[in-house]
Formats: sequence, structure tokens, C-alpha cells
Amino acid sequence: MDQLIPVYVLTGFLGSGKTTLLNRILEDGRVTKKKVAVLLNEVGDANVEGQLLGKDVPMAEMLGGCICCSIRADLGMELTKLAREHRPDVIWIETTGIARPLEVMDAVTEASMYEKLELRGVVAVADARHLLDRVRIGAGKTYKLMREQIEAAGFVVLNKTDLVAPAELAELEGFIADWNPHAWAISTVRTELNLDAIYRMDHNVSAPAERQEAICPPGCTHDHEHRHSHEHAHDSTHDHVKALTYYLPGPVDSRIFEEWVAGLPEGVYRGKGIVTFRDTSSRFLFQYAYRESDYMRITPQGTVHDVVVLIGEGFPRESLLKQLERLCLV
Ligand SMILES: Nc1nc2c(ncn2[C@@H]2O[C@H](COP(=O)(O)OP(=O)(O)OP(=O)(O)O)[C@@H](O)[C@H]2O)c(=O)[nH]1
Repeated sequence: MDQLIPVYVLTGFLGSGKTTLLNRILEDGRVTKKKVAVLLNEVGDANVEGQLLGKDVPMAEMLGGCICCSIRADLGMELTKLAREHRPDVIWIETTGIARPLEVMDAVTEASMYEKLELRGVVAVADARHLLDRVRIGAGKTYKLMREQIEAAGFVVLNKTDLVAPAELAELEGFIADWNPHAWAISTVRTELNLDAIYRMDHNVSAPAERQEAICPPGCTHDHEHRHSHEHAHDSTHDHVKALTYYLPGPVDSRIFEEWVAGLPEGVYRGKGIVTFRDTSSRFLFQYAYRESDYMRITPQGTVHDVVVLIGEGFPRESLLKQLERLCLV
């Protein structure tokens, strides 16, 4: 069975520091011998940044539109190509600054049907100065989008903190903790952080102070106890917006599967996948959105995997995984 390739989405408003972070990720890959592939998306027709990333980096470019909308359909093909041609250890997708993260997550998970890819996390980078200015206005498209990007992320990098005063920084950290208490968050200059923490984002460190220590680069001077004193109590076993990808090892019973889909918890607001029903020996594409499900018989050409993808907010990931495992046994 092919190795599952983890995929991370790097989002954040224009000029926030995404490419700065991506360069760190690539450098880290060189040092740790991790083969990092990159998919770059630009609204314009030229990709200036892509040319600067280095010839050793497996890269795909999607220019002339945003993967969350106009060229979304091509994303699956590009990701599949990247995975098949280079077999990277990890794929990073740098979105345009104006991408809507939930639509990107939806598009990325679509690709899991063609290639063994798993969306592991969304990292949002925010420009502290710009964010503060928008918060002060408290309305407008840019403010809404910046907030949406932070709310959807599992990991928030509040960058360019050299451009705000300490009191302003504390205020911003408070907003981020309010908008997304589930995310790991760090305040940085030039996105300096411990990348290991991002790659281990799924692990079980839930205490804010412990998390902060894990994210900070060695020798940092942050007061880890203080920084999240404004954080609300929350159920740390529930993550925020999250994708679950499960490759089914074999066929499932159609009735039991349909019952399972119909009983998905409220937090799951999007589901999709390909399943083989044992009792009909046919393959089906299934779609689920807001409690409505739909099954379409398909005869795929080429290799297509049986997979279930769920996207939602605060859903019990582990117990759903267990349920899926059991579905394959009965
Ligand atoms: N002052 C300051 N400048 C920064 C920091 N981080 C990045 N920059 C600069 O900000 C500019 C934009 O950074 P990028 O990393 O290109 O931002 P981006 O999000 O990729 O930008 P787009 O591709 O336009 O969306 C560059 O000139 C960086 O050198 C920081 O922490 N402080």
C-alpha cells in the first residue's frame, strides 16, 4: 500500500508572511532530509515567488485564479501529479491571500480520492499590524476574511509582531484566543517558530502553556504561563475545523454504511468519498452536506481509492475513526 502523504494548507492574507514561512519549511526539509513538495497558487498569471524557491523543490503552480473558487477543479489533478511524480514526504499548499480556507479544505480533500493524501492541518499567518487595523474598524471584507482564516486554522502564526506595541500584541492575542480557542497560536517576527510543533499538530498536548513551549524556537523569552491566561476553557479532545480522511481497506455493507452516514454528528457538515458496497459489488461516489446524502454509481477509470473524507467543526474524530474501522469488519 502506498504511503499516505500528509498535506498542509498555508493560508493568510496578502503580505502576512506565508512565503517567509514556506522558505523556513523548505530549509527545515533540507536539514531534516524531508522531501517537501509545494503547490503554489497565485491569482495573477506569473509566479515570482515560485522562481525563488530553489530548483531542488518539487513544485506545481496554479496561476490565474484562486483554488478556492475559479480553478478549484484543477487542484485534485495538480496534487495527484505532484504526489505521483515526486513521492514527497509532505506537500504544502500556499494559497492566495484571498482564499477562503473552508473551500480550500473541501478542494484538497477531493484529491484524497485519487491519491493517498491526507489533509493534516491548516496554518494561518496573520500580519499583526494589518490585523489590528482591521479589528479597529471591525467590519469589511478583509476583516471578515482574516478572521475566517484564523477561525479555520489549527495553527495560527501572528507574524510581524515587531510592528505593534506590547499592549497591542496582547490585545491581538486575546482576539485570536477568542476567535479560535482550539488553535495552537504563536506570535512571531519573520515567522520564526519550531516547525516540529506544526508537524505534530495532532498530538495530545492540550495545555496552553505546554503548547506554547512546544511551538517556540529554542531560547525564546516568552512567558508561557501568562500568554494564554485569557484563553477560555474548552474541550481539548475536540478540535476546531478539521478534516478526517480514512482509506477503507475493503468493501462495506451498503445499508450499514448509509445508516452510519445518516447518523453523522451535527459537527460534520461535509462528507464525501468513494465506497465499494459488498452487497452490490459496485462502487459509489457519496456526497453528504448538511444532513443530506447522495450516492452515485461510478465506474472509475484508473486507480481510485475507497476513501471517506469528513470536514467539520468540533466533531469527535477518534470515535468516528473507530466507527469507520468497524464498518469494514461487519
Ligand atoms: N517587519 C516585518 N516584515 C516581515 C515579517 N515577516 C515577513 N516580512 C516581510 O513582509 C513581506 C511580505 O512577506 P511574504 O512572506 O512575501 O508574505 P506573503 O504572505 O507570502 O505575501 P503574498 O504572497 O503577497 O500573499 C516581505 O517583504 C517580508 O520580508 C515580520 O515579521 N516583520
